[in-house]
Amino acid sequence: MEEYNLQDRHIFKMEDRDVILHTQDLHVWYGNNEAIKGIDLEFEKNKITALIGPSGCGKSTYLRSLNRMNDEIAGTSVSGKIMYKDVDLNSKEVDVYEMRKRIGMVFQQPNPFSKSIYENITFALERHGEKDKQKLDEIVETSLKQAALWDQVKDSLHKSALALSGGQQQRLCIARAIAMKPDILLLDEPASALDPNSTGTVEETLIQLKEKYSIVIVTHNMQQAARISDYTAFFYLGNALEYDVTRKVFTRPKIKATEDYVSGHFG
Ligand SMILES: Nc1ncnc2c1ncn2[C@@H]1O[C@H](COP(=O)(O)OP(=O)(O)OP(=O)(O)O)[C@@H](O)[C@H]1O
Repeated sequence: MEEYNLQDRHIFKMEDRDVILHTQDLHVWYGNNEAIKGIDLEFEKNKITALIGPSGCGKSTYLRSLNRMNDEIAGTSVSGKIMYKDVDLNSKEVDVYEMRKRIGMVFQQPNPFSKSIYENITFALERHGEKDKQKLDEIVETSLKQAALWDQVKDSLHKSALALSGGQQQRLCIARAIAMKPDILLLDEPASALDPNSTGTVEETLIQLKEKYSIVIVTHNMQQAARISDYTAFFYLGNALEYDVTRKVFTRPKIKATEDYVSGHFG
């Protein structure tokens, strides 16, 4: 096993990867509490990357920083770079509203608007200026199909989204995110509030979605990370200590803390 030092800067290089997003020496503070202590990670296009690690180690904070969601939390400060197609997203010039069309997010609790299924998908599009009814209809259909929900809701598009099951609501939230045609989808434990059946459907949906999108997912569920992700990063105390192909992280971890975590000995 390799030795590690929490103070070291861990830079992981994997060859021949088409990187769509990466962070350089990213730090995040909540007031004086440094939740992210200098993280360098690269995310490959059209792959699923899982962020795992014990509670409170900074996974959600790091994920939220990737599309500047931490801006919404008072007292938060961020340093370092978040590079997306040669643009540093952590720069004042970035139009955060536009950027979030490219980098969408789905949260732990399904949070559809109290509107119809159809309007949940068209709401943001209309706010962005899309008025063509035929175009909106097409986007609703395509997004729901990609989120594996179309067959179940195609005859009730104008019924309330709140009448859907939890798993269906979460797939609607995924459809809502992909309707904006993002490049990257960030998901924070998207299946943790769901029953095993709905979890399975959401996982299948994500595996299909990676053909079109690059996905970063926080999960506490080790089996889920092993089932769906191509790469896994192990977070510990605000650092990313290990990052590799998922199979290697689970079967041949380099670091004792990773081994303990993936084998269920702590966290
Ligand atoms: N909104 C916030 N305000 C202040 N501190 C926060 C906030 N969110 C997280 N923190 C702190 O940042 C640290 C990292 O928390 P974070 O939620 O990112 O960890 P996590 O690994 O996602 O945890 P979990 O697996 O339990 O969701 C913790 O010390 C937490 O208390």
